[in-house]
Amino acid sequence: MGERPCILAIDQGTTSSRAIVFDAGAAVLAVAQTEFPQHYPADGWVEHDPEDIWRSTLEVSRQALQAAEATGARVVAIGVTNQRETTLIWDRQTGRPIHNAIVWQDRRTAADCAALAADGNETMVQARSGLLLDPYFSATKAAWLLDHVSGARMRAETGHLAFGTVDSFLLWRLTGGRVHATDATNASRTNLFNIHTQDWDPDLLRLFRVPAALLPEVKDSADSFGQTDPALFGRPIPVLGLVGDQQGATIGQCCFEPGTIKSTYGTGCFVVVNTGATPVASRHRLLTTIAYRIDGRTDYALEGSIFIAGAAVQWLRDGLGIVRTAAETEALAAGLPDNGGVYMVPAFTGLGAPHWDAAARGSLTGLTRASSRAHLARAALEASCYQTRDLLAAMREDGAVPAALRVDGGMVANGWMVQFLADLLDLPVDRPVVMETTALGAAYLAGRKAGVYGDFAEFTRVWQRDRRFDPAMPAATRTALLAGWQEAVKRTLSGAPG
Ligand SMILES: Nc1ncnc2c1ncn2[C@@H]1O[C@H](COP(=O)(O)OP(=O)(O)O)[C@@H](O)[C@H]1O
Ligand SMILES: O=P(O)(O)OC[C@H](O)CO
Repeated sequence: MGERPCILAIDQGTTSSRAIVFDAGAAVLAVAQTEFPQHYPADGWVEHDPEDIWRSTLEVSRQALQAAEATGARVVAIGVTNQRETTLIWDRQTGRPIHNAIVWQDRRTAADCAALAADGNETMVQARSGLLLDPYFSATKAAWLLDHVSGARMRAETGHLAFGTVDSFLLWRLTGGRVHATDATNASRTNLFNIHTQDWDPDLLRLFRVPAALLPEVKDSADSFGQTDPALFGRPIPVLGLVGDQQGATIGQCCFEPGTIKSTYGTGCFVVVNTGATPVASRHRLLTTIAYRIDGRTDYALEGSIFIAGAAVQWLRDGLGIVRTAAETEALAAGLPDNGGVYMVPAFTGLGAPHWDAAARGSLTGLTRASSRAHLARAALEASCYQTRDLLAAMREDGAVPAALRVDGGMVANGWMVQFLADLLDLPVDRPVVMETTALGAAYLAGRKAGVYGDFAEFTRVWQRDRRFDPAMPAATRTALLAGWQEAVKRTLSGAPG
């Protein structure tokens, strides 16, 4: 056909929907992005309107596709990557969701999780799903919907309703309601999927009271997920990749070898280390998760999830109004000789790994009359680094031996933060040229299935480093900073059973 084949990657994130078209050399041809509203109906609750998710996704996909094709390229396949765990249930007949999506950050099921843990279920849940009993994951959110939307449980049991994470919901809409499927990475974030047998687990379904009739088919991450409804893009386009966004970034950062590790700094921060064909059970409450499943082969990962990273910077901007832009925090932090003893523990929605304290709430400590907005900005940036350091310490004790950390996400535009991260970790930190690694991972999966990209080795040759940040901080400074952080965390923990 004479046109250059390219791949449309849809990246449906927590605060925005993005669409990026990559060419056969993995270069970006077109980008479109739009934010959508967040809903906070009660303390600790976070919801998205599913129609906002869908409309924003369709709009950016059309924009990016048209912009890329105007240059003579042709989109031959679509890969989807998404905010994970966020839970939707919709009517199979009408396609209409029965409620807003319950977002991964939402804590409304904390008491349900605590009750299940008190009944001694956590060991079984952890052994089979690789996850913990925490409201972060989808199962208790799905049960909440079935229990609180009138008639939902009955309609679920009779097969009238469908459950899905955001990938499934988008796939359903993209295919005009014809395909109800997910991939193994997204399934591995639900608490319902047995990561060893690679199937929905009947005992977990019973425990969480989720009927099997609700569930999507689980496929490889690079697979045939059906064709888009021709009305959407003017012609049918095959969907050939689905992957959770942190696993997408793991692929986009080419972390294919055991021990390779990436950390993504967006709203939250997610550190993922590839453990190869072996699922590693953490002794430090890290998550055992699926990195990707390709050609029926599963590679696993250990993951540490921090709920608030860039969101702390957003809070400085939108909540406190002490910076106009997120980028301003870089000069503010760099302008101080030290942190002045000020620490922020951004437990706005509880603390994730390795503490898993859903009841903890944020703190600012060490304030004096000399503390300024620069100290708050610096404390917000430092917090992401200390939390990463805590995760890496846990991963090392679980056997990971990282040689360098690959970083991405909106926050790593901040050079001061990345240097502080390298200093604190005492590890080289690599920032790639293509920062859209999440979307690139989804594009790789779809492009590999379409024959546009080759195997891991070939794709790895495409990855390019923008800059390496080498550690330069004296050990004594690092030790003192870490002691200050640990003291601040101790004061923040709720003391509730984790
Ligand atoms: N220069 C910067 N310094 C610090 N934080 C930043 C900077 N630029 C963006 N951020 C933060 O990064 C986040 C956006 O990153 P992004 O990867 O788009 O997030 P997500 O995919 O979770 O929506 C925001 O929370 C924002 O506050
Ligand atoms: O949308 P992001 O980039 O904040 O990622 C959200 C994660 O997938 C939640 O597990």
